[in-house]
Amino acid sequence: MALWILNGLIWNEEAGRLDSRHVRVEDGLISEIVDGQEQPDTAGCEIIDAAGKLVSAGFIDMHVHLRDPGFEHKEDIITGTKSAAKGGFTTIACMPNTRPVTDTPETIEYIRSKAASEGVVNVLPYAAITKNELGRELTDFAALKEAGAIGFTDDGVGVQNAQMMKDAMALAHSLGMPIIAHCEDDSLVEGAAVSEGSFAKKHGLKGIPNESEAIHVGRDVLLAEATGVHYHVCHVSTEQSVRLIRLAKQIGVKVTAEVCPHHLVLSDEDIPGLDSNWKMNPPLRTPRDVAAVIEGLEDGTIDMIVTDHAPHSAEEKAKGMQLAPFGIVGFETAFPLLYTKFVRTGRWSLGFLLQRMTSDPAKVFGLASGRLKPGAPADITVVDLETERKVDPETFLSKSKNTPFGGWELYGFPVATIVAGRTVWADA
Ligand SMILES: NC(=O)N[C@@H](CC(=O)O)C(=O)O
Ligand SMILES: [Zn+2]
Ligand SMILES: [Zn+2]
Repeated sequence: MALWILNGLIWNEEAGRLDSRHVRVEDGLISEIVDGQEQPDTAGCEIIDAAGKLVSAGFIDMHVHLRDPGFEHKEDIITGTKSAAKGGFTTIACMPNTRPVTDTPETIEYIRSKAASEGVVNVLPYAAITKNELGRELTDFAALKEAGAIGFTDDGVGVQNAQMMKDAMALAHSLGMPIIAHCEDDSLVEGAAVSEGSFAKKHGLKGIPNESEAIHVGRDVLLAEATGVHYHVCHVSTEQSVRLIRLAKQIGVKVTAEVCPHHLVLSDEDIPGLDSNWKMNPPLRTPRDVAAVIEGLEDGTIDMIVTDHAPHSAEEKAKGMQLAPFGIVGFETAFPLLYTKFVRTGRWSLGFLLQRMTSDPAKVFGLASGRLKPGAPADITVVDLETERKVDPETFLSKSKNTPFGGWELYGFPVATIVAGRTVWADA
C-alpha cells in the first residue's frame, strides 16, 4: 500500500526555508514530492498527517554501540534500534567492541541477520581491525568485507602500534574499504577518567591530555597519505585534532571525521560534580576545544555528526567517576540538543544541521539514503520543531539511561520514523 505524508515542511536548500509538501512513498521508495497546495489523490493509501512538522530524510548515525552480542544487559539490537528510531535515526553503523568482538564473518552475519529480522532500522556493522581488538594481529579483512562489514575499526581502544595501523590501512585500501579510528595513545592516558582541565584540577583528578587524541590523528593522517586509504577519525574532541585534519584535507589526504553532540554542547566546566553520567571517551574538553570542534564542523573539516551511543547499566555507572565505564547514550537526545542549541539560537540553518546528519554521512560512506527525493529509500523522519519537552531518561527506549542531559528542556523531538516506507516508531 502506498503512503502519503501530508502537509509536512521540507527544507528547501536553495531558498533557505521550509516549504509545505506532500510526500508519497511506494514499494519502500520515495515516489513523489508535490506542492502543499495540491490535493493529491490519497484513496486507498495509508496517511500520515505531518501538518506543521518537519519532514526530513531519516538521520544517519555512523558511530553507535548496540552491545549485541555479549553485553545485552546494556543494550541489544532490538532495544538499540528502537531507541535509534525514537531519535529519528533510520540507519546506524555499529561498533565491533562486542563479546565476542566482531572480528569474524560469523559475528557480522549474526548482527546482520538479527538486525534484519528483529531490528527496526538499517544496521551497518563495522568489523574489528585486530583480533579481539588487542592490537596484535589483523583480522581477515577480505572475509569480513564479504560477510558485509562496511569498514574496519577497533573503536573503544586506539591501535597503539604504527606498523599495525599502516598494514591495516594498506590492506583496507586494497579492498576499497575505510579505516575508522578511535584515536587514543594509551601511554598518555593511563588511569585518567576526565580531561586535563579545570574540573580535574578542582577535584584533584589525573587528567587526559589533548595530545592523547591528536597524536594518533597526526600519525594516522601521515599513514593515510602513505597508503592512500580512506581514513575516518572517530569522535573528534580537541582543537589540535581539528587543526591536523584541516591541514590533511588541504594537502589532499583522504580523511573524513565525525563529532558527537556532547562535544559540541558541553565542556569540562559544565560537569556538575563526580557524576559518571558525564564520563565518556573522549572526555569533555575545555571551552576552547568546544569552540574549535564547532568551527571544524562549520567549515567542513569535520564531515558529520554521530552520537557514539554508548549504553552502560546503572550498576556499572554507579561505580563512580574513576571506576565507571566511559560512555553515554545518545540517540534520543541528539537532534533536539543540536536543534535547540544551534538552530533555534540562529547560529546554524536547519539545513546545515540536517545535512551533517543525513546527506553528508551518506556521501562519505556511499549510502543510497540521506536525501529526500524521488527514487531514494523511504527512510524518513518527522519532527516536531515547536514543542518544548523535558528530557526524561526513564522514557528512553534504550535499556540504559546514562545521560548528562536528564531534565534539559529541548525542542525538536521526532514524532514519527519511517524505514523503507514502514512506520517503525510514532509518538503515542
Ligand atoms: N565512547 C565511550 O565513552 N565509550 C564507548 C567506546 C568508544 O566509543 O570509544 C563504549 O563502548 O562504551
Ligand atoms: Zn571510541
Ligand atoms: Zn564509540
